[in-house]
Amino acid sequence: MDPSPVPPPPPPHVVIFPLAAQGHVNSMLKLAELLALSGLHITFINSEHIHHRLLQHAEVQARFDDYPYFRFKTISDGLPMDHPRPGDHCLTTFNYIKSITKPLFEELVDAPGQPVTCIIADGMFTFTIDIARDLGVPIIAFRTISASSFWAYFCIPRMIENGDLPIKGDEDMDHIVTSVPGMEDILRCRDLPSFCRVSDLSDWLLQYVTTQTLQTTRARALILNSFDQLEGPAISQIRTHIPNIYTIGPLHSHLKSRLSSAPSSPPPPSASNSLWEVDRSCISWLDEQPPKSVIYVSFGSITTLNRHDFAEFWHGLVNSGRRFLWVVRPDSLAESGPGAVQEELREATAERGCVVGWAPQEEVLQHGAVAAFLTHSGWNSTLESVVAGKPMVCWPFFADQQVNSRFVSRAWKLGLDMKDVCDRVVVERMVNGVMGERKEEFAAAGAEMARRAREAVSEGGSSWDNLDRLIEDIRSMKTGS
Ligand SMILES: O=c1ccn([C@@H]2O[C@H](COP(=O)(O)OP(=O)(O)O[C@H]3O[C@H](CO)[C@@H](O)[C@H](O)[C@H]3O)[C@@H](O)[C@H]2O)c(=O)[nH]1
Ligand SMILES: C[C@H]1CC[C@@H]2C(C(=O)O)=CO[C@@H](O)[C@@H]21
Repeated sequence: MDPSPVPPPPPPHVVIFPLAAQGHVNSMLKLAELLALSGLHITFINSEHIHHRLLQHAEVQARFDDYPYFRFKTISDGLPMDHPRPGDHCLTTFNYIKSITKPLFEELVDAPGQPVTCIIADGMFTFTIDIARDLGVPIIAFRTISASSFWAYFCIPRMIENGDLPIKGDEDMDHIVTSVPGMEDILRCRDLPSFCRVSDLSDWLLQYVTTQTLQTTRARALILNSFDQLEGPAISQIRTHIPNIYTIGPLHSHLKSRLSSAPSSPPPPSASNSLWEVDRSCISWLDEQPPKSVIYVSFGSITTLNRHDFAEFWHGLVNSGRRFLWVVRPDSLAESGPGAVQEELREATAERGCVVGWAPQEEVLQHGAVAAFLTHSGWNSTLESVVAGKPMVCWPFFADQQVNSRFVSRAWKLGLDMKDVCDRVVVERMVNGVMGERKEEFAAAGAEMARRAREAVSEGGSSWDNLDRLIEDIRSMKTGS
């Protein structure tokens, strides 16, 4: 008699845990799908609140049901479900890590039945490194910002030692920062992460992000949503402290590349991981506009505008004479109340503008009618623009965005930086700069960087190979019992 066949071993089990914010959940879901596509068993942990919104607006359940070994699990972010979370509420969730998130996460990872092979946790959640060590599970940090921003955060202690920090005042903002190796001719004080703009160096947020960044060295490796041809110098600098780095981005483009090269699969549509209801009417509107005639305006998921800034952008866009598609989230305005709006603004907007609460951004940026992007320089938005080859006008709001916008304008020459200025004349000038006088120059630089991004995520490209290496490394890890 034949011996009964031995069942194949279960696939390695990876637990993925993002910080509860759109920009983090978005890129970590793309990574999760890439790993699920290669047959790994994935448990993706969301806060209850984020998961509820994803189910409402992004059909994630149906999409991930296609992967037999994919599960979502949820844990509390410390706030009641009906709490009116402001855009930047993820900052408040740091207060509940010790008392709520940490014990819940530990319970989940240590649950009997499905032993965990590896944890991939947000680089802002380094408390998970202690848990992983206690449980004997390998842990990889995924920091969802650019390598350049990560390196700038990493050098904050040096900046303090060198006297670059604290910033001495407004007159010091254009002072060149010399203590960030590899960026000596790039960063001014105004280009440092916004958390550096404090006079008291014991400021809790500055301390918190710095500590999280330095603690990453305790993880087994670091994943970055970037590619070597874009951020080679910063990646090399980080590697001197964290030898094992997987640069596997741009993840949205990498996912498309892998999905379309999977056997018998049709070309993939852009899957949404949106926490807001996507208004597709803007695509029909774009379809009606001439090629390369529209400036797309969006400030991501956290930025809020006060009445002054909102009015300056509106006037600047209208005065530029260009067509515009503007995302104004329902929670975009920091101050309530209508404010007086001039009739000319309303008329001009009806004639050549389109305003929506949330757009299918990846698709918008790829649309032939879109010429340029007025952005807050969040890292996902920046990469989506790079892949689409669209020049940017950058208006960074907070965190890593100050660094990203500097790299876009100064190092990569993919756009203009209007950092720290919100004035209708500047908006008008910069929009016309990228869409008019300097459009050829930006088109050439943008096309070349888009080509390099495509190459990185194609078979044999650097990000493609790095993802293969990550998957092999996970497969070689021993799953405990
Ligand atoms: O109408 C919209 C507006 C945005 N998006 C998407 O939302 C994401 C926004 O991400 P990002 O551009 O990174 O901005 P934030 O939401 O502000 O992201 C936070 O997380 C990022 C990753 O850590 C950081 O780089 C940012 O500074 C931080 O604010 C992108 O994928 C966009 O495509 C849409 O789909 N539709
Ligand atoms: C909540 C913000 C604090 C820092 C985080 C971040 C990062 O440095 O990883 C980027 O943008 C924000 O979402 C996070």
